Amino acid sequence: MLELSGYRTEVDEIDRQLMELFERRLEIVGKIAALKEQQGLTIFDEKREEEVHQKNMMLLKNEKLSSYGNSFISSLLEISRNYQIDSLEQREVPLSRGNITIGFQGVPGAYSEQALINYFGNGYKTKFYQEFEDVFEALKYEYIDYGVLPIENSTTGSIVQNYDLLKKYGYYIVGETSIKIRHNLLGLKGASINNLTQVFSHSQGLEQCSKFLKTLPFCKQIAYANTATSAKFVKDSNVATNAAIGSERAGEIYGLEILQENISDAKENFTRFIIVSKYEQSNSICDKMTLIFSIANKIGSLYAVLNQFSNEGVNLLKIESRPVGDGSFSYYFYIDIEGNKEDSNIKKVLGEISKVTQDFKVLGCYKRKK
Ligand SMILES: O=C(O)C(=O)C[C@]1(C(=O)O)C=C[C@@H](O)C=C1
Repeated sequence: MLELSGYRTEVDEIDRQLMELFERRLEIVGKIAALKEQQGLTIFDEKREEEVHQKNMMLLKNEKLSSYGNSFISSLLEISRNYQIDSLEQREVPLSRGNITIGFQGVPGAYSEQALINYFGNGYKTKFYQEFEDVFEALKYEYIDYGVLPIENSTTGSIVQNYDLLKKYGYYIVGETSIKIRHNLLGLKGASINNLTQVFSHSQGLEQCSKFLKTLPFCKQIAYANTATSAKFVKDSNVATNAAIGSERAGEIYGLEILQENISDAKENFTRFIIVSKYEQSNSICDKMTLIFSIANKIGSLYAVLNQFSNEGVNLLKIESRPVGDGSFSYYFYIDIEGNKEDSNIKKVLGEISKVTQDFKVLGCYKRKK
């Protein structure tokens, strides 16, 4: 039996060969990435990855190693994809593709889907995801070109997770839209409001219709993942005493009738959505910018920044602060301003701010939704 040092020498030699092959593999997949960019193809190719898995698993002689072999190939593919993305990262403009794919969080019929249609129109390929972060992951691997995400509600305020995710992934806001949230009471055909015993919706939906729900004191309120899945559930349950609160579109998609329309407490209830891309994208018609930075926790540091806007006559639209998350009670500031990054006063302000802040970045220059 070999000594420890003997085995290690053998492992070292295997690693040497592996690293040589690893480098060669990355070199080649880098070339594939450039080719794919030229041809307008996405980095991720599910079919090819399945093939790679299958071929390599057949090469494995010891069956007991199959789950390890699978993990090895999965990691290798993930590393290769990340390398491919990094090697293309320098470019300023998005991939020019004829057909774009747009992602949102929720299910068909969700308000996010309505926002997507508002902004892009119909006829695009869309993908829906369970979590907000899944949309960012999909952007990362280029399963989608744009993500549509809620950022602010006129009644309940900012959707802070999406501010945090913008920071975490470092992607760009390339547009915005807003939609009027019109909640409706949706039920099965022939259902009667007076006979309802259960009403399903997202907790926000229930909260935003609390006045109306007080008129149904015997109806149990059940919080669900989102408004559209509530509508789907009511349809699938096929129980006439169940109802959902959701959009007219959710009612249409899941075959429910509007039992009572526009039941929100606040009749003026809007949600603003941002269009997120992995790549910066702006032109001369853009008139709004979002900036992010952190500042030293000392007297006058935020004032020093805000003063720049006032000096140059730049209108501030919104400030949001989010914890840096390192236990220090320091904050990232997200600031929306009016203007285009090519305007001379904006250029001046940005130059000055970058000197007095940390982690300064322009998160996007886009057309404001009025
Ligand atoms: O063959 C390709 O299309 C590649 O881009 C290479 C590769 C790989 O690493 O093998 C990487 C990403 C794709 O999802 C599939 C395969």
